[in-house]
Amino acid sequence: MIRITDLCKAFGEKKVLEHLSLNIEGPVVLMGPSGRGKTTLLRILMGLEQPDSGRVEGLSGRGLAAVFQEDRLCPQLTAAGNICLTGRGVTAGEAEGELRALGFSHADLKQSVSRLSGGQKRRAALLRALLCRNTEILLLDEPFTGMDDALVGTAAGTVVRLAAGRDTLLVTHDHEAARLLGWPVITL
Ligand SMILES: Nc1ncnc2c1ncn2[C@@H]1O[C@H](COP(=O)(O)OP(=O)(O)OP(=O)(O)O)[C@@H](O)[C@H]1O
Repeated sequence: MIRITDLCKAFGEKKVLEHLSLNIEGPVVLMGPSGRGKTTLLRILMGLEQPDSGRVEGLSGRGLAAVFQEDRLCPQLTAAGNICLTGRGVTAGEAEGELRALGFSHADLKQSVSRLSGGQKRRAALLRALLCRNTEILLLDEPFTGMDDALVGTAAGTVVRLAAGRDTLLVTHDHEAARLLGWPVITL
């Protein structure tokens, strides 16, 4: 379980998180209006941002994989190359199978990531996190960006299957995606 207690974060005068307390056990969807601090919360959990006060417990020693706000892929590698770089024990065949299921053609699989579309890069970043199996925590910031409705449906199924057993916090604005995931929803 990740235990968040009395977390506060401001940027200058702007209070973004005010005394937020939250337990995350298993998978959870995080929703809320733009600017409410969803990405800021994830960045604090990722260690990319320091809170002003409050506590986060349950992260250390458990291994964490993430879809960041940005894709953060190695542009010169293929999508499968990116996935295998971080996913211990993941074979190129397995990575390519999951990519194909999310709409990658044979030609897409051979391209370096720099030549892929925004939505394809997002799918590669999502699978890279999901296939990091030696992690107990998944933090997924808007992982369905750039996908059409049909792809979101397929990707949601992939997320449910591959995130099983991990404490997972998934940020989305997409109500249909949240419905398809079927996970508890927390609204900030
Ligand atoms: N490094 C920063 N410096 C200054 N302000 C910041 C910084 N990071 C975030 N903010 C501000 O904090 C607020 C919350 O931003 P955040 O990205 O966490 O919101 P969000 O809920 O994820 O929004 P969205 O749904 O639009 O992605 C915004 O007003 C944003 O401008």
